[in-house]
Amino acid sequence: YQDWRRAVRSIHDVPGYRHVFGPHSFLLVRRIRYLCTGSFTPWLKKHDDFAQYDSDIISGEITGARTRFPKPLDAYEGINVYGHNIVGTEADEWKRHRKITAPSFSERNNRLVWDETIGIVQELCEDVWGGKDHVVENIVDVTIPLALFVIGAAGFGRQMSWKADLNVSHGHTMPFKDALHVISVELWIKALLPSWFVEWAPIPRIRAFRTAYTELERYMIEMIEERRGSEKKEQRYDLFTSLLDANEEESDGITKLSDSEVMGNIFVFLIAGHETTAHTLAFTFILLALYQDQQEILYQHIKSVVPDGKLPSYEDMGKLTQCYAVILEALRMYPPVCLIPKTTAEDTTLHTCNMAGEPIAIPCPAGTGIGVHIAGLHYNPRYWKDPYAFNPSRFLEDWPRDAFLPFSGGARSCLGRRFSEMEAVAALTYIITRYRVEVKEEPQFAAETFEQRKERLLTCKTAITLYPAKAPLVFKRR
Ligand code: HEM
Repeated sequence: YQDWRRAVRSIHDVPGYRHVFGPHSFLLVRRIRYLCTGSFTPWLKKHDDFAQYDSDIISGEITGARTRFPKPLDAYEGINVYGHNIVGTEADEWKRHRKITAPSFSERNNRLVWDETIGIVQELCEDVWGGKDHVVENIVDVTIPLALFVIGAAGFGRQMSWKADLNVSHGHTMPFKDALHVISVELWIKALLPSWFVEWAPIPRIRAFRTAYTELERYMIEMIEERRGSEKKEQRYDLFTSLLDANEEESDGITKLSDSEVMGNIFVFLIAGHETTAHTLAFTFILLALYQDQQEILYQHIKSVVPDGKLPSYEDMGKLTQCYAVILEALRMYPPVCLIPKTTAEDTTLHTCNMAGEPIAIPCPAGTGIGVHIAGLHYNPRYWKDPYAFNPSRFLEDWPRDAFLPFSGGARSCLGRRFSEMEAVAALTYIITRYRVEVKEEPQFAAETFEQRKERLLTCKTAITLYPAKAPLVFKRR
């Protein structure tokens, strides 16, 4: 209570609304006046709250000072379900995880991501879709397995096929992809409910979570055992290899990872490494289906870089500037992570300004919860002209780096950024060369306007990350 009184006193004249529960109370999704900010509100409001209270956003100051603004670890408890890992730790423990895992995100791994992605989309287009037109009832039904197969192959050396791995693997009761999906959507169950309740509750949703939890654990143990028992000792460039090496020996004075830490990191690589990219690709396809003129620009650009009939190569990546710009614009408009939680390690003052540029000082006592408001930043008209317009070419000019934080920033920025960029550009290049993406025509929506259609397809939901609720698209063979 004393802390609360102190916090209220300290912010007495700072512009903004006052609620008892902040945006991190993620069971309270919608805003209720005086009671809760609502965890989904930062996305729904984007920059509007800042405009209303005439205040700008400070982000670089927070992401750039890791020790002054650490992660609030209690908010990350859920991510440590299988063991401590790089995402759910702080200070020296985090440094150790980062030191061990960072080198595996190498140039060689990027190349592997590219090649594996091309192979996976090629199998999708030619074998699964048979080179013919294909209707997708919900675009995430394609992008989720696609991203999962890429992280499986380039992250864990686990080859998965569109046909085989959609079924239950031998000895399991749930397919790998379903187990991972249930855990990523329902992680709050483990984080918020008491263990005895989760173990016991005869509620179907919790029962499904229990099955998924045990199944995923078994899949991960199998992956470790399979790799350890593998005869082949050739050099590998997937992420898994470095985790297992770090489990076996101490190097450069860094204490080795325990078995549970290996599991913890496998889990976060799987979660962080597939949903985010899958949803980015899904939003990209929806935007291109809506904005056919932009799709045509992209198609012509790809044709000018990749000769007819050739597969796009890793060396083409640097030349595929329009493709990269489309991905960045999708990430600006639909950042998978809309709010990044931080806290203050000591009493401090944040410095920002109003929209006229006049300074505002915000006192923050130690332990204050802070949210780096990515959606607010990405829709701030001070940095982005006409922020609601889908305009990839803004990323072909000089653009404001500090106002673009889909991957966070500073020391705790995303380790997999290049991994996901390689994957997204390779997949988009291959598919757009061969298919034109359109919105599926349905009789019940025949009379809708462009704006209504846009709203229908781009309605979002959020679990760990932001995703499109339901977007039916058609891929038409060129
Ligand atoms: C579009 C794709 C992606 C987006 C938007 C994204 C976004 C982010 C964000 C916002 C953070 C900071 C989270 C926080 O502070 O709590 C983060 C951290 C991280 N991401 Fe990503 N990510 C993406 C893809 C990936 C991929 C493909 C991988 C791995 C294969 C990955 C691995 C990580 C890891 C390991 C961290 C923790 C870094 C640290 O704390 O030192 N991410 N990512």
